[in-house]
Amino acid sequence: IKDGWFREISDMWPGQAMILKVNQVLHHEKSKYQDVLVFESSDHGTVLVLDNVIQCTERDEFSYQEMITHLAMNSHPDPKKVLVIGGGDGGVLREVVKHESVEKAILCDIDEAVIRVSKKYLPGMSIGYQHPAVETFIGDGFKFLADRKNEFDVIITDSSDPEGPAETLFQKPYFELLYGALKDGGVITTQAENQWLHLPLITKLKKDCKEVFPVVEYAYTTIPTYPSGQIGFMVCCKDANRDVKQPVRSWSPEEEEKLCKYYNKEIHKASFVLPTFARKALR
Ligand SMILES: NCCCCCc1nc2ccccc2[nH]1
Repeated sequence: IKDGWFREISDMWPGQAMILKVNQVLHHEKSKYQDVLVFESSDHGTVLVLDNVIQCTERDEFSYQEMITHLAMNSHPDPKKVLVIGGGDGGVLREVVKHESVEKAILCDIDEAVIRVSKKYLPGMSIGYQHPAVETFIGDGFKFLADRKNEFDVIITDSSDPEGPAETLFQKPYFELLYGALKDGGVITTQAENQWLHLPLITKLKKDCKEVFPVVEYAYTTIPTYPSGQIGFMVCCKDANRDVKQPVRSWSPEEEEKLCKYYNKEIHKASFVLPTFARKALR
């Protein structure tokens, strides 16, 4: 932070950087895995930064948390047991428990520091931990999945970026573990980066997923404080006949507006509609 501004400079988005005005640094530590920074911004609420990369801001986190969660949950007919890998802020858990079908929601994040600081500084997201159906594990999601077979209806991988602790969560062996941990008809979503910045990575990601899952589709959402203002998701299903682009379940319009600020059944479908340059690359 220099002259009261935070600059998100990274070789993952060369030559560009989001810059946010800082009112006050609330916390800064070196955890076992990464540099953890929390600051109060002038106009985006509290901001969580890991290794100098913005993970979430209070102003727009709902876009990412709702889409990565409900694209999966509403692509499953009756999700009872859900697993979240990463997502230490608790925001995805907050979204998962909005579905009455959920009997158990487990979260596994590698870094206890992210959970600890989220509980202290991000109450709007860490509220997800308070639900009775929620259970938390600290550890490597890769290892957590290795001995879980045929157990989950939905698995959401809310990871940071490929450079850092989440590196293994972007490779084929991980998708094979996900496949094995899912029950029949299971659905996954993963954080799948940005079509303007990472199209080669997304192309490789979709190719690897298609070697494991019969149904693989890329969707994206708009989110002002992520690089280039968007982030995508890979949405996969074990059931070859499931069209994840059409919600299999949906709330009434009234319930949608009560429960979500971004996700709705129309945007579920629209999020899979890609510009030609991305559609061609991801064919
Ligand atoms: N450069 C885009 C980063 C996307 C990060 C998504 C995300 N948001 C998070 C919040 C807390 C912990 C892990 C997280 N992963």
